Amino acid sequence: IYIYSGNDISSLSVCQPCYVVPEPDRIIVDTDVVEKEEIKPVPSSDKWKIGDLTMPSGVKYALPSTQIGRTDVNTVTNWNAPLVWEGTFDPVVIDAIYKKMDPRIAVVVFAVGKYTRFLRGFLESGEKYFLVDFRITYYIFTDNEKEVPRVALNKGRKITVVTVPSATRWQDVVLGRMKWATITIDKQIRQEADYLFMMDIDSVFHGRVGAEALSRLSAVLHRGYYKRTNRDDFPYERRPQSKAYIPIDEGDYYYTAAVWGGYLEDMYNLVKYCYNMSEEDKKNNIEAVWQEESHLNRYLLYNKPTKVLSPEYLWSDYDSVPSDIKVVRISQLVKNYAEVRPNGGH
Ligand SMILES: CC(=O)N[C@H]1[C@@H](OP(=O)(O)OP(=O)(O)OC[C@H]2O[C@@H](n3ccc(=O)[nH]c3=O)[C@H](O)[C@@H]2O)O[C@H](CO)[C@H](O)[C@@H]1O
Ligand SMILES: [Mn+2]
Repeated sequence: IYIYSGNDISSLSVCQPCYVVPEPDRIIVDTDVVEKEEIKPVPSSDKWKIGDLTMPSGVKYALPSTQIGRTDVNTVTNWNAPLVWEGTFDPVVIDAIYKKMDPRIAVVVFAVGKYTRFLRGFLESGEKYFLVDFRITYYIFTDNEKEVPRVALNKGRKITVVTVPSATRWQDVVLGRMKWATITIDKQIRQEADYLFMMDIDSVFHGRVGAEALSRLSAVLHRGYYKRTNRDDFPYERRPQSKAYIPIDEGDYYYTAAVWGGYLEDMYNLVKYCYNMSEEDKKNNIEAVWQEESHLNRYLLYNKPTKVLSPEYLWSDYDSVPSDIKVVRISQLVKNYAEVRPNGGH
């Protein structure tokens, strides 16, 4: 155990509604933690129980049908998990069920270098549309906490800033997310959350993202490959030397790494898996073609997600919206890759 002092990992809470920023706490980081395989105790919560689909009496909502539903898209995977589209859930029902459990939700985002410019749009739109009325902590990992904007947050929601080192390669930031998130979940987030989402910061909420996105492990279909892509055209890692390798004749879907979430402990295992696998790759002088997204896709092929979210949950301002996307809930911004990244574009 040592104190990581080269680049302090500090944490501070932005108090609402007074916006007085307290002195950052110093977090002592146990860097051995990611190597250890011991099972951590899961903090018990008497309010929040897995698989508890109860709801209060007296809630008014439309009669559900066994006959009428979406017919233009598939709404179930071949392992019988929901494939979530607009029209496959009643927001009143699903929110009432999960609201009763009142889970604590951690949202992990990185804003390193010039990406701090995306924080305001993400947070302000998140307050309008993201799990409204649920308890959320935004964990903002940044190398420049002065640029974290003071955004008005709704009740039960807060921001925690975690300081991380700057980087000279964007690839190191996207992969570094796995390392710093693993360490910080171990150190702090585990005590504070029941669910965890990992998200790209260059995203804006445009529509409701609610309890229908919650499950043990929820992954989002990448908008670029969800409709008519053959297995051998998925941009999986294809070099057998990499830990992210997927053979040409295997695969279900191609998932984006820009939005994924689930139970805290399941997400912890997955984030740590992506970290460990990328470290293995580094030892072998290889970096997966789409960094952590490649490792994520390999994991999800052999450990199926319990919910698959349609590309409504991550569209892009670069693309027009096809007729099967009835609502764009989150969209990636158009950005000048060469300008915003420390080492230029792709
Ligand atoms: C839509 C989608 O599939 N997105 C994925 C795609 O990224 P994108 O091309 O959308 O990558 P990106 O530039 O948004 O980088 C991913 C995220 O890393 C953070 N960041 C990155 C660079 C930097 O200098 N500072 C910084 O803070 C920031 O939170 C950003 O949103 O490919 C990446 C890996 O190649 C990740 O798998 C992304 O999740
Ligand atoms: Mn992005």
